[in-house]
Amino acid sequence: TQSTRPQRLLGAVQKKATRGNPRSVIQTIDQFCRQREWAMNVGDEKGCILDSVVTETNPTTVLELGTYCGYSTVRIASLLPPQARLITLEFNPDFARIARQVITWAGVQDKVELVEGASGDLIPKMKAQFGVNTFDLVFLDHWKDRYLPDTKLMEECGLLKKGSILLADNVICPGTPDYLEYVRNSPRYQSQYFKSHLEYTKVEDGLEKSVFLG
Ligand SMILES: Nc1ncnc2c1ncn2CCOCCNC(=O)c1cc(-c2ccc(F)cc2)cc(O)c1O
Ligand SMILES: [Mg+2]
Repeated sequence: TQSTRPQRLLGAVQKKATRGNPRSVIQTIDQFCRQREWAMNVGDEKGCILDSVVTETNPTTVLELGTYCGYSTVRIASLLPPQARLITLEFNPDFARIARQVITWAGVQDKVELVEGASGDLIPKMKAQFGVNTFDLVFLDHWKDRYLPDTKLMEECGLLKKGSILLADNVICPGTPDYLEYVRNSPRYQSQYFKSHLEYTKVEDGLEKSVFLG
């Protein structure tokens, strides 16, 4: 039977990346996506912006919406202090299965909790079921039409505190116009656009960083 792109990406990681070395896993995936097959990882250019936001936030509790193969999960987890934890939500069980293996290969599994399910169903369970108080950082990288409803849901569930950071991928391509309009015009957010490119291409894309003001 035919392999899938995520399976081929995992194969490249297990063949070429050093076990326990997150940087080599990231490097291997970027090389695979440039030389073999494009895949919807945040990529190395936007990934550097992600890294800088993570390090300057120095978060204890991070939420990632949309795991895919675990590329940004590994990028974020590798920068977290020892006690910090990252909860990542993935809807697609096939993607989740691959991501778990990428995360373990990189050696960051102790900092990561991958939960399968739809963000809209899981976000309301974060406090009771996952023992979360508030998130210091949220990386939005799932269905582009879920960014806005899920942000409102996180507000309603009291999962954001003054200073919580939302970092959203793909605000230009594929685009999240309703989300952008909201965070850029709401008095409850201070927003900043980081211009970049769609992963592994010359197409414009960018990350929107929004600080929740409470
Ligand atoms: N837990 C959850 N709850 C709800 N929904 C969930 C979920 N977990 C996953 N999903 C849904 C799907 O997640 C993947 C979303 N990501 C993208 O679609 C994406 C697409 C492109 C792209 C594609 C083609 C082009 F031509 C140009 C750009 C680039 C990117 O960087 C992308 O991130
Ligand atoms: Mg993306």
